[in-house]
Amino acid sequence: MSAEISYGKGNITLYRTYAKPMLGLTEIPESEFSGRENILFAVDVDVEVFGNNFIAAYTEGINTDVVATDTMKNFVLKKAIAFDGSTLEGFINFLGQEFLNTYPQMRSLRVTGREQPFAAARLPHPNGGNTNSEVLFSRSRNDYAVTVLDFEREGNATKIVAHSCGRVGFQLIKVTGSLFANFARDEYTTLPEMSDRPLFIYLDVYWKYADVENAIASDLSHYIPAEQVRDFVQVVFHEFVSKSIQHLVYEMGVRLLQRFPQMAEVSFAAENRLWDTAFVSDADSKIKVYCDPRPPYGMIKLTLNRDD
Ligand SMILES: O=c1[nH]c(=O)c2[nH]c(=O)[nH]c2[nH]1
Repeated sequence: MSAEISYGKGNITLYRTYAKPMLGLTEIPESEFSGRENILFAVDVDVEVFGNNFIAAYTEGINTDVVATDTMKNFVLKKAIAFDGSTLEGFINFLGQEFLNTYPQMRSLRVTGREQPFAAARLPHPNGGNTNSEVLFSRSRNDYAVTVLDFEREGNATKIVAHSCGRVGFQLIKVTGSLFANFARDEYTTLPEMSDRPLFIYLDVYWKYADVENAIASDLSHYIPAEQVRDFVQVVFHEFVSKSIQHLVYEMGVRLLQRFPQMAEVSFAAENRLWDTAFVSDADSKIKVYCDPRPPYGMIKLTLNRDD
């Protein structure tokens, strides 16, 4: 018999106020995003511990090498006070290093962070225009940043041995300017050719750095902010007339690798949620009513690496 084990805490939600502002990013033409005040830094953390030293907890109920998951939760919440960085990746790296430095029982570790997005309320500015509230925030149900870092010990040091960064949970609808035609047809095919379709997709985007140091360094000049990636994929979707979702994500991937030289790999998980056309106006065929499609949905995945 052989066993593979891990344990940890999931869904450690925390809301840290007045984290360090995110400054010093490299701006890109496709995005207005140039930083974040971090008045509210809200994250949902998972911690997963690996190793065979706590196998006795499973086989014999001996818990001497088990750090209680409740302790892990308290550790994360307390360390969120000490965190002096400004990015999700920086925070997850800080937690991973601190766990391994504190608990010799932990051989290796995976720490996952999901941003809990909150948008500053917009207020009328006394001098005209609008400005962000510095005290009031609204929870967003929109797409958000994610990071997964795997840590191992190397002598007395700790090392990131795998990483993934991302922006997930997009739900994007382009009402016109997408095609799906000339696909293989046989006796099972009922789908009509679509020279224009309302393309509604769910989308998750992930990337890896050539040098993970750029994800966690306090110098943010080579950091890839998930907000810039969000704006970038939206620009591509807006302007690119895709022949399929496969075609669309490939275009997004090629352009992302061009835009961010520090990005070594980009991947996509898309779902085809194309709306059904319920009714078309007699007066103007541009005016339509759509409804949600029945399940199931199409799944499209792509991972792109640089050749060099
Ligand atoms: O973009 C698409 N790709 C497909 O592979 C596919 N298959 C399908 O039925 N509709 C679509 N749309």
